[in-house]
Amino acid sequence: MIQIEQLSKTYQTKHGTVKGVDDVTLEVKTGEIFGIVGYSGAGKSSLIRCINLLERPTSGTVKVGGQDLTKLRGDGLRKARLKIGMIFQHFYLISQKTVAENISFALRAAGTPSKKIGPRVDELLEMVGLSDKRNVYPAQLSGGQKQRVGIARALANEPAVLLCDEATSALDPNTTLSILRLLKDINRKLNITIVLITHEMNVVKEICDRMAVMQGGRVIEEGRVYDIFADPKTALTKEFISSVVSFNVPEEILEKCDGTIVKVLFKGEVAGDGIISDMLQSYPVKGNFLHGAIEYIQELPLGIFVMELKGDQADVSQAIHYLEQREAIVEVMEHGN
Ligand SMILES: Nc1ncnc2c1ncn2[C@@H]1O[C@H](COP(=O)(O)OP(=O)(O)OP(=O)(O)O)[C@@H](O)[C@H]1O
Repeated sequence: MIQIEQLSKTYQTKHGTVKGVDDVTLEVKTGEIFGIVGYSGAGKSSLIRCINLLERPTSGTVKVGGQDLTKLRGDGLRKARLKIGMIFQHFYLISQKTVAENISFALRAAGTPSKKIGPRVDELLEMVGLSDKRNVYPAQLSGGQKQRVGIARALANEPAVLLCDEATSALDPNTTLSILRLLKDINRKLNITIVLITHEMNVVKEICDRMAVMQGGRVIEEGRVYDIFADPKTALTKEFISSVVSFNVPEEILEKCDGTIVKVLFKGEVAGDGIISDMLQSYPVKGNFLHGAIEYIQELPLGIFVMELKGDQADVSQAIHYLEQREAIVEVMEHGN
């Protein structure tokens, strides 16, 4: 649905050329929620703004629904953009207009006939849960309500794609959750493709199907959110994951351990603790649990255990091998003495 190919965006500044996006190739499928995560300066905004050509790429192509937007200009581009809605961190509502007027503004701009505007605004307000705020001004709304107006406005012209630029970064955790649930609801009901950029991994964990990690303008890792949480490849991705899923065992506890410390992950419905007890019965090793949790990512369980395994090194190695054969992902964090 969205095909980004060899896309680069460079900026000319008085200090020289800055690469915002550096040779990115990505595909976002129809109807999925795709998250792009990275620290400040990674190139997320530049990339998302190239998707609707708010920024014109320096090179490369962006196809939405098979149409290469980089080939369009003027009216053609304006029409194509109507099929791509966008919401922003700071909402950008018009303060002198009521909630209904903010939404109808988008409909008018797209040439919607007057008699269709009222009913469509009502429909959109109901969708975002703001029917009772029709005639109030943005200043009278909370941050979460403002973003709901932003979402209604972005959906006004029935876009196929919704771009979310740090849409929850100005909101508190509870409001963030309610906006993310609304986005997921809209995605499922309308089959709209959502691309969101964020520096918060919990946002990705909450609603995204697939994700990419950006650093220095490049995509350094991409895949299913669940798979990336289970088996991250790069140090940066691991860092992002550790901000929402902790495998940390206090240093004082680790210092008391003289066995081999292993992190064990079980994907999906596999009952991790059952496999571990099978292992302990089958091999002459002792196991101490130091940390254990079942995380749910997109409603799929991911079992995470940190254990100390004690025994003869050869037996410990065999026990680890047994876990791997039972489809666990095992990482040795510290070898025993
Ligand atoms: N208009 C611009 N002019 C010059 N340099 C820019 C411009 N926009 C972005 N950059 C540079 O491009 C790089 C990527 O910036 P970008 O804003 O895309 O990153 P980001 O991941 O979205 O970060 P943030 O969350 O802080 O916006 C940075 O080095 C930034 O300084």
